[in-house]
Amino acid sequence: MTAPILSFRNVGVAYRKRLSLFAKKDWVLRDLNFDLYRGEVLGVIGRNGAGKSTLLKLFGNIIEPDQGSIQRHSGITSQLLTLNLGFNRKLTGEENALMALVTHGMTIKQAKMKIDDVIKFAELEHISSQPLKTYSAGQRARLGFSISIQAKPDILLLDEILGVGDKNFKQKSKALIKEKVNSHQTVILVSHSAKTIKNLCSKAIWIENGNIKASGCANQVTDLYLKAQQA
Ligand SMILES: Nc1ncnc2c1ncn2[C@@H]1O[C@H](COP(=O)(O)OP(=O)(O)OP(=O)(O)O)[C@@H](O)[C@H]1O
Repeated sequence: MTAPILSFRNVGVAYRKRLSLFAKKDWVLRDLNFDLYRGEVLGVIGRNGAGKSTLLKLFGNIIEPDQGSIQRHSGITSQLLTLNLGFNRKLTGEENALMALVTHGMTIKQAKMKIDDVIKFAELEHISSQPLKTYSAGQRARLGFSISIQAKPDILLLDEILGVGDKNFKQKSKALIKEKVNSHQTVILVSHSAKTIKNLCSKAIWIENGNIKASGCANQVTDLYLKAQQA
């Protein structure tokens, strides 16, 4: 069997309750143990505040664990697909997209070649040369989605990403995510929706009060989760 690309060993995260160095820390994740293999699509399900986004931050290397260790296969990159990129409101949609693509690792030349696709997918051709401050929240989110989806990290991290835009855009973005999921891309998908996890993921973990309540086949884990919600 091939080695995992990522292993969590007794991983925990604690946050301070207040902005004081002396404030007590509370554990929001504790003793997490699991392995992630290349090509797996792992769903993370759990109630509000269970610790799902914190877990994604660990995957994305945005925070370090306060307990235990995370072993990454060397050179493994991960990226959070986000709708709230650090846009500059004074620059146009096109300029923001260009900057973001370069920040994601493309050369200027590569970014310029991609820009039309990004704007077209976001359905913003009519306003791409207007400053971002004139965009609606939905238009900004569509631009963010369209930029993020261009990146090709080893592990793609998705946080409740499938609810952007109108019905047509939602369908289009779902189809694109499905394409990624079916293309040997390793994906970690956080969602409240058991249906989304069932449809897209091979494996799942259910986080409850910072611990793994169940893990394994996505169908079984989501069924257990749904049963517990109904009880
Ligand atoms: N930076 C932070 N400082 C202090 N507490 C935090 C911080 N970020 C999250 N928390 C707390 O940690 C717990 C887990 O939060 P997290 O956002 O990971 O949960 P979640 O499962 O993603 O929630 P949701 O489904 O509502 O998005 C919550 O109680 C939250 O209030």
